Amino acid sequence: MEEFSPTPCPSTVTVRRNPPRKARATPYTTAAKPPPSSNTHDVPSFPIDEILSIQIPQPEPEPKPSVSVSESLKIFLRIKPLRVFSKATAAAKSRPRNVWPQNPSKKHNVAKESRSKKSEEACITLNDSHSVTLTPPQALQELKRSKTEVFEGFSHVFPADCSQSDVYGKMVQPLLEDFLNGKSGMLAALGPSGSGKTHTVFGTPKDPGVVPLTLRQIFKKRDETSPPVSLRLFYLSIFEICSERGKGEKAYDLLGDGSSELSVQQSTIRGLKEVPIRNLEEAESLIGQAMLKRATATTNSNSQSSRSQCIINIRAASDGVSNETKVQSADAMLTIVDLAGAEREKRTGNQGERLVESNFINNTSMVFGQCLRSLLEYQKNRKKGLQKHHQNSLLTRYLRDYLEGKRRMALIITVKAGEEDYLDTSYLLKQASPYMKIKFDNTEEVCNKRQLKTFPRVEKNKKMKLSAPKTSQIAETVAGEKNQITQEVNLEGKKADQTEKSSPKLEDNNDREHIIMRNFAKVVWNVLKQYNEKLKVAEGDICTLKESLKNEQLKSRGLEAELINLKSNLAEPCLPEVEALVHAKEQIEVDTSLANENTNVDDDDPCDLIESRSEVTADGCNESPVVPNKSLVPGLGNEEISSEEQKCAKQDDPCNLIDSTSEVAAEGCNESPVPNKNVVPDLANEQECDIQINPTPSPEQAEVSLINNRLSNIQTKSAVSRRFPDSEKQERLRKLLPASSRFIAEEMDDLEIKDKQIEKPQVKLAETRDQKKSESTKGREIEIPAREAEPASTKKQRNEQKKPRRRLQPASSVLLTREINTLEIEDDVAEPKGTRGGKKTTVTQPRSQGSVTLLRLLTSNLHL
Ligand SMILES: Nc1ncnc2c1ncn2[C@@H]1O[C@H](COP(=O)(O)OP(=O)(O)OP(=O)(O)O)[C@@H](O)[C@H]1O
Repeated sequence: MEEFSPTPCPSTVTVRRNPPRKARATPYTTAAKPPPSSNTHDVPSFPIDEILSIQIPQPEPEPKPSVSVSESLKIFLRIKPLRVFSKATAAAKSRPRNVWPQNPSKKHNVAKESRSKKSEEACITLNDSHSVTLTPPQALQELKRSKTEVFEGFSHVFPADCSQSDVYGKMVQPLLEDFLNGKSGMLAALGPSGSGKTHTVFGTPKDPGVVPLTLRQIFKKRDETSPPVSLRLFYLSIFEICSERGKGEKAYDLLGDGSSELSVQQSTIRGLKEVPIRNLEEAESLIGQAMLKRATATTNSNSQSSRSQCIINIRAASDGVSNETKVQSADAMLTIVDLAGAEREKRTGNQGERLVESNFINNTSMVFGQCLRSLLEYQKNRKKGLQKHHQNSLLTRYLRDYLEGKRRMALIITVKAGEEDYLDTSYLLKQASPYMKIKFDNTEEVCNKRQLKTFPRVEKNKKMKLSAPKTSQIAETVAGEKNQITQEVNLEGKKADQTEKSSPKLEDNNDREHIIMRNFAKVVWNVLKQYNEKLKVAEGDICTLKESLKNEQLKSRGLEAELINLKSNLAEPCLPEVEALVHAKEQIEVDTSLANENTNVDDDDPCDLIESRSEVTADGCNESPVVPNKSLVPGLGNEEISSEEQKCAKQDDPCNLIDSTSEVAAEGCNESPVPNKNVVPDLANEQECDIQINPTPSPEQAEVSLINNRLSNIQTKSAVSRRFPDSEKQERLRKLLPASSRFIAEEMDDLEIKDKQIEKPQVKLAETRDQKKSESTKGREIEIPAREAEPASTKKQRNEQKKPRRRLQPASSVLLTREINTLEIEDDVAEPKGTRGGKKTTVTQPRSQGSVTLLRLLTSNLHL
């Protein structure tokens, strides 16, 4: 606008706030315009065509890391040559098939096929090392039932003219490297019957297969390397799984001796022989042995068709540290499986047993395929969960870890290239090609651990001793895990509410919980079983205890009966002895009365009395079956002493004898008012003795008390003392006496002290009597000396004699003694003089004049 102003004003500055807006000129308009100057021709045109025509070199695709390659399932394809001329096939063709009876229609078909083979062409052609093209036969193409297909993605395709070494190098070598580094792996051969699986796996002695080549390589590498690899031990085990007349599966050890049947429990095969292999010769020998043992049969498809699934295990014992990883390595297992080939009935013409085998083989192949398919589907969509197809056959149970994608494996598919094999080959390739997408989790470490645990784990479960604490621990663990799972499930549930309702993790947790609960149920079942067994054992123990109790009861009854018999025996012999004691007492009384009557008779020889007395004492002591306690028996003890004394008295002074006699009597009274039980003699014998009663009351009392003691003791002693010696008697008495009797004996022991206390007044009385006697006899120069007056020789002899153990009387005997003592005094006064009955007088012997005189003298003194 200002451009059109008439007069600019330089002194002023004008600020244009809104500059004029003009549309830009288009290139076309610009180009149309004439160039402003001639220099425009110098600018070169943009070489766009040149730029577009330049070939940009494409960068080489980076090789995939080996880890990713190794993580996918490797599938190799091997094409069997169209024509294989071997002695075996020639023989098979020349002679009739041993599959009998043959289906005539099948036979006809086979004949047709054999004729068409002459003009056969290959249905499969190799595109490259990873792909093949499968062309259907002309007949099928015309029917438009099938079309040419390309199968690609194989790890490697082995053409028909490849060698066994090629197969080994491409397929087995990487597995072997991993195996020697402590990684387990599995290689399985799949394919229709007669396609060359066994040929690939085992080969022939001239053309060895994978297994022999692997073993060769193992020993070659071992020899090349330095320790510790060279010192590593390898073990070989081979077994086969076959059908049992179509009913079940059985496993047989192909390296075992004798009965080679193996025990199969779930996925565990027990008793499998694992042979250490130290060199190649040993290994090849074992392979040959296994091949000979393997079940084979001739079919229309194969002259030596395998009828079983064969599994070869090579185990490398851990040498401690892995060379590469420098980490503690575990045992590694290389497993090679030669599956029996799937068969079509139409082609094989199998019948009878062969047909049953064929069904088993096809079934196993089908289950194997199902496992791989379900693994693939699971990896595609983990929400579905992994189907448990592996449970349907022993082989898949055994290879469970591989078929669940937890360990690396490789497959080699062998196919026949003939036109007539198109259907089999097509089916197999269609089935197997998707497996290439199967991935393996990179859990080699875990797999190794699991591998080690796989078999021992089952062993542990079987051998585990479940006790109550362990069970509780398991229960706690399970409960803990369950809580944890519940928490996880809850958390996942919350997350799922926000994102999606179900997640793979949740399903995993559910699976885990299911597994835990199942295992827990198993454990509980085992515990219950064990408790049941323990219960049975306890019941057996109870039975034996009951029997022993019955026996003991019978014994106790027998003992009771014996005791009763002994009691009865004990009671019977007491009666005559009691009678004897009573008679003895009566005799003494009679003698006493006689003595009283004859007080006026003068004695000529007092020594006779002493002699007779000594006789009595001696006889009494000698005749006693019980060892007498001479030192304690008043009047009766120490017959030697008394006899010596008496002899001395005869020689020296009769008065001394009297003194000594009275002293002995007094001593007896002082020492033991209750005589010892052991001193009791046989009164029946004693009764026969001529008992001379000393008119002096002390000896008389002593004798009476002695008899009383005998009377009281005889109840418990008589029966025993007659049968057994002293020591035995005492023991027997202790054993045989009932508890009540023992109690009485104990009571008697207690009473001993009491009795002594009770008898003390009597002793004192006796002493006073002695004093009186001494006073009374003073006038007649008769002294009754005290105990101190006893001769030293007598004391010595007494001390030298062993004092037997004292026995006590029961309380009843003490009371009886007292009663008799009281009666004695009364009898002295009141009883009529003379003999009571003629019985006892018969045993008395005529007294001498001296004794009668002495009695009178003493009696008169006593009554004074
Ligand atoms: N690649 C090959 N080169 C030479 N001979 C072969 C090849 N593959 C297989 N054969 C021969 O074909 C015959 C049958 O092969 P093989 O026994 O290995 O088949 P298969 O798949 O194991 O059959 P099946 O499943 O019935 O046991 C054998 O005599 C074997 O030597």
